[in-house]
Amino acid sequence: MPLRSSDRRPSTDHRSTDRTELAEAIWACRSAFGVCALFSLMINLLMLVSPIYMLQVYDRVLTTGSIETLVMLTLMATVGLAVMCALDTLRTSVTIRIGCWLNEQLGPAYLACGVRGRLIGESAGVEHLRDISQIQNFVATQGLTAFFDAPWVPIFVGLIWILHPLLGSVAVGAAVVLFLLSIANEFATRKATETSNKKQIEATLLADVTIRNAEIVQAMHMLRAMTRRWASINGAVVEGTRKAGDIGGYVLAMTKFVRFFVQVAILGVGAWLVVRSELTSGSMIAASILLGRALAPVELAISMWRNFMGARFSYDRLKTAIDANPPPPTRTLLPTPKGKVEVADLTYLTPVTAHLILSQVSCAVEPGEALAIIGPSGAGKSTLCRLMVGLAVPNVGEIRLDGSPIHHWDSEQIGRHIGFLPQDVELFPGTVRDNIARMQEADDAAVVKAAQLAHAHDMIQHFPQGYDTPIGDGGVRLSGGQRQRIGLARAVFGNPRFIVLDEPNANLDQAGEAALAEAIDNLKRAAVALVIVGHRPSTLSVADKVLFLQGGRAVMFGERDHVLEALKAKATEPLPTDGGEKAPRRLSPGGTVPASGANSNTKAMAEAS
Ligand SMILES: Nc1ncnc2c1ncn2[C@@H]1O[C@H](COP(=O)(O)OP(=O)(O)OP(=O)(O)O)[C@@H](O)[C@H]1O
Repeated sequence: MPLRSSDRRPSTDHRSTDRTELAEAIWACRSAFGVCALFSLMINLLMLVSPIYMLQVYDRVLTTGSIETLVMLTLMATVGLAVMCALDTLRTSVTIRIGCWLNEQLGPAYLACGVRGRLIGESAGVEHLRDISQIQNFVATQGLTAFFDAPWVPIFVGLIWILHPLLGSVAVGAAVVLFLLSIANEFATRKATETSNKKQIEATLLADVTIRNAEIVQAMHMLRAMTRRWASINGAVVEGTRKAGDIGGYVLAMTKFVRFFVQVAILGVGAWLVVRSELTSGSMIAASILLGRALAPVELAISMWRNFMGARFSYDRLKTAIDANPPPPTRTLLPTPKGKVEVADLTYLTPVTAHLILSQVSCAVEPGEALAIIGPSGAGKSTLCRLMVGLAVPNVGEIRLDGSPIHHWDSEQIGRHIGFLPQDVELFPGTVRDNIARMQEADDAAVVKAAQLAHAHDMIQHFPQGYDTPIGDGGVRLSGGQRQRIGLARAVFGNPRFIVLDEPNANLDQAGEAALAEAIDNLKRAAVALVIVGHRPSTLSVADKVLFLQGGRAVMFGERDHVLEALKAKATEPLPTDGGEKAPRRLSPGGTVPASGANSNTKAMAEAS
């Protein structure tokens, strides 16, 4: 079967950002880093303009009295300094661009890995986006510049040594003391900075969840308790920041003292050498200027230490998050599915706790059929839905769409052929139209068609701006039922072949339920395969097959009327005395599997049906 145009891979590889891991993103900046290194080389060479100028003025102009030489030297120095400033400006603009570029690359990569992490139960949140900003700020401000200037420290110190070994020794001593100070700073502040960074994330998450649940917090007077909790975590942040700041402040003060003292010392030693005729006064001044240049990157590195540490923590955290959730492999695109879904002997355990949720569940649904999944609370209905749409991988068994295991499908391709309405419908910030169109560019006709199919068109017409009504923060506040109907329109958008609706009528009134039943009928006529969780009469009336789950096992599966009759019969039987659930039964295709472990819940289901 030929591939539909929607099944073709997009010509621009927009998934490449998804694969750009942290190291790759940084590696991709190598040419920009190269430009920075070249600029740094030229800037540092031009830094020699001032000492050379001083050397020449003191030792040549002052001794010969040649104004011509002075004018020439001054002109050359002016040009050299102007070029140096221009290069410095260019270097700054390159580092700013590297920072912005990293942000643009890492943002999408992180969002993709955050989504993958959340699916396997990780609590990765938006705090990593702050990590990206931290890295960007470090690179864009003077952090990167200090890194490129650092190799010049020994070169400048070497030049001072050439002027006179004693002056060189003073410079080496100063560099060593400043280096030791920076190491002491690292050791003294590392623990406090680490703790502060970790607690900062905790405090941000707690503040975020408190604000998001404003109604619960306000209605049940939880604000004070939540504030107390937040304050105790934030206290650790403040304490860590204060401690690291205090230590950093002492080190910076000592650094400044060393810097000023060394500047005095080099002039003092230089003057002594001049008096002893071992050095010219020009060399003394030149050495003093060279020392300033040599120690500037060291001083900058110490003052940027906290930014560097912050960026390093952010890098490590981001690297762990991105490496832990690599993008799925690219799959060969398969032909557009018809919508034949089979669940074969599926067993599923929770990823971290290995808690058995579903055990040897089998069922199937054909195009144009609706399968209702019923069962008591906690039976595993939602988990089965999540597995069916490929949000988790079964430990044993398989889910096949048109014969191909669901995880053999390219995730982007299959997403277009699947519709999913979860139990808690969340809509995204945007307009009603954006949400129905799955936040993509789409034809008006396709959006309206989906809304009509979901029987949401008339409801949307009553919104202040119809399809263009903004929803979410700052927009119109929708009721649970309205959200559910827009969620249904989103699920049916783009003619998916397989649609899973998890309790689609949970918030619907009678009219809404009737509309839903009609929508399901329309979808069945369009040969869509449907799975619907719920045991309300309106759901069961449109179902062709029923799967009764209990304790994670498929107790019954088959034609709707067979299962419902068996359930009713079971409900009238006395309850089993052994109380335990027996091993799951193999299911007869299309037939009914009698209940083996049904208990009082069966009665409730039967009554509901
Ligand atoms: N990630 C998870 N970690 C641990 N337990 C989980 C996880 N996901 C689901 N469970 C457990 O699996 C069981 C089945 O949950 P599920 O949400 O699938 O039930 P359900 O039949 O849809 O219930 P309800 O009708 O109340 O929505 C529950 O006991 C639930 O606590």
